[in-house]
Amino acid sequence: MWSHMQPHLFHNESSLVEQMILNKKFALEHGIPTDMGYAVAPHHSGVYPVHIQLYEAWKKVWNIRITSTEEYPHLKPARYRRGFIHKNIMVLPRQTCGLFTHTIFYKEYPGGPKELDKSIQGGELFFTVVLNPISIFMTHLSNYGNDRLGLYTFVNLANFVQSWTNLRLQTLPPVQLAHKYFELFPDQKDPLWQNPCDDKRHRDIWSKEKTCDRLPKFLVIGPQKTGTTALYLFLVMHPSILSNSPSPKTFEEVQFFNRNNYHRGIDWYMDFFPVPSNVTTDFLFEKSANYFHSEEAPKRAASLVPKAKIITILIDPSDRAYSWYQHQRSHEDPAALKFSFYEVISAGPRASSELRALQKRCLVPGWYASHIERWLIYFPPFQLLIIDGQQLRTDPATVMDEVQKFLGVSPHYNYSEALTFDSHKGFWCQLLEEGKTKCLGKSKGRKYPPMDPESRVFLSSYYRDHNVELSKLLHRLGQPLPSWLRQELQKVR
Ligand SMILES: Nc1ncnc2c1ncn2[C@@H]1O[C@H](COP(=O)(O)OS(=O)(=O)O)[C@@H](OP(=O)(O)O)[C@H]1O
Repeated sequence: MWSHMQPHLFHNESSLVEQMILNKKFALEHGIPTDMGYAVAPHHSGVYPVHIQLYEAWKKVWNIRITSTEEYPHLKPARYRRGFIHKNIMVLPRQTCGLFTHTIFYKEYPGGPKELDKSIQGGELFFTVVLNPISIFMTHLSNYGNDRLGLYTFVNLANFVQSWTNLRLQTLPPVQLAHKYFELFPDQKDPLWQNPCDDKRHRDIWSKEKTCDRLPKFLVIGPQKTGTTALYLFLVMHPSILSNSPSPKTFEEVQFFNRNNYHRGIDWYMDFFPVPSNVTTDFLFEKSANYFHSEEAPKRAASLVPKAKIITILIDPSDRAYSWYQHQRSHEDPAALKFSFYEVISAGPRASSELRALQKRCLVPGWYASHIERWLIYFPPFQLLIIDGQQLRTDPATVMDEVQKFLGVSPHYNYSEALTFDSHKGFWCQLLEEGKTKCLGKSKGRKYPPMDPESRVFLSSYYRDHNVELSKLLHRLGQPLPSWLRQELQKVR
């Protein structure tokens, strides 16, 4: 669209904008239409892997709403090519038609003209149209001059398809076509980011000023209220382990894989991590306690950081639910202030939507087996560590030894010397110089009355089947059962 320059070579968005403005001026002066809403980047550069500067510049100068690429998720196999929407730009999958960048003469077609005719008459091009409800091709202008191979190919292809199939062929302008595409394939709207360095073709069009190693080596996925912040504090004490920088909104948690932050793209995510060459270690990690029960997080995480190790912490789901309810009350959640814990957990289908919503958020993360099974669809068991949260609370040094072994991090850090039990806080804390301690803030290890017996009985029964499933899963994984789970299972007998 602007000469044949590759946008990923422009780190600076404003220099990209400048170039595009020059092009636009040229187009306007020569009466070339500028309101197509559609553009193609040279060599797919900047479209996928996403170079965010291109998306922004395209929108500013050309009001681009549609583009296409052959690179998402990969060039091959062609039948797996998908579309996605990013920053309101719809990216459609493009097919290959066999006519290349330079002018091609019929007689000089690679392998001889028969190859092109074969492809049209029942070969690859024919099947591309037959197998894809929507096919998008790109040919170069030079193939409409000289031998006019562009015209030759598509006119013959359309004739052949119409003679030999019952398909009705139709064309649509780009914007309508894109809407039609995502109407047919709504599940493709959400992108699935991958590591840009895992595929050579992607790496070649990834900005040299960006790296691929500002990504976590492991994730602490939650669930909430199981001791994830304590684990976070202990991990960052390790000389070889580094966390992300804090988020202004969600503090130490980035919350990238579970919700809408994911749509900000991987540049946004990577900005939370140091460039490994500027720091002494590349053992980066992130903890976001909502990843555990998220429908999307396992798939998204496996796509971007497939080798990452995953750490989860489990406590009795009834205690977790109660701690979460107390957390909501202290954050002045109106529904949690209005209803008692028992009212929240026992609300029936006719309860108000406010109460039902709170109930769901309170109880669903405790369906441990279902959530872990979802992570295991995407990550092999040896990449997953399940920590007993009760043990983390009472004997953190032993747990941290297990964590270090699992991560394979060195040097070994002696937590029995670095942690101390703070009787005032009632929890284990970091031991500082001169016997001082650094404990977690007031919001971790809150003071609240014990759970009422009625709620305890209700939750024990509510989580019974989930706990049985968890015991089977842990057995399958060859993992010991935490003591709370053994106690709960005894109630079943
Ligand atoms: N060492 C240490 N210090 C403080 N708190 C500790 C510690 N170890 C475990 N716990 C338990 O952690 C509970 C909070 O869990 P999370 O940090 O996962 O909560 S959050 O989801 O990040 O809000 C918190 O829950 P509450 O007691 O309900 O506040 C604690 O019981």
